[in-house]
Amino acid sequence: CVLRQRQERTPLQRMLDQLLGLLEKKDPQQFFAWPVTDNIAPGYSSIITQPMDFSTMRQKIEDNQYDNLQEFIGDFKLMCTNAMKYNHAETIYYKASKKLLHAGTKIMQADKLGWVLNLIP
Ligand SMILES: COc1ccc(OC)c(-c2cc(C(C)=O)n3cccnc23)c1
Repeated sequence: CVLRQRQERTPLQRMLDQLLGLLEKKDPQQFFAWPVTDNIAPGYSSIITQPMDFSTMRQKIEDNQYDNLQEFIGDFKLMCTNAMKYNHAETIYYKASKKLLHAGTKIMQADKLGWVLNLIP
């Protein structure tokens, strides 16, 4: 068998990994941990054209698909806005996504990112 060469992780990958861990902690019910399926959310795939969730974001980090922090933040916001589009305002999912978006934006604000950016040599 061909041993998969263990890819060296770039500083950006290590930084995004840290950020993802912080964001996932803001979703204790794990509503955003995995892709939303049509079985648990009727008609989801016809309403949400660009689904996103934390597991997909993690895979994209592993596959080095983020070229910068802005692309990562874009997927995080997409994940949250999808939930606000599909779910009505009074649902637990809408409320959880709004809370997650605020908490995540605060974590990723440039001024607060000093410590994370220091990880990049
Ligand atoms: C009730 O337990 C779970 C477990 C996993 C979920 O999504 C991965 C969800 C879930 C997550 C969502 C979202 C994020 O819109 N959702 C919408 C409607 C119905 N269920 C969900 C709920």
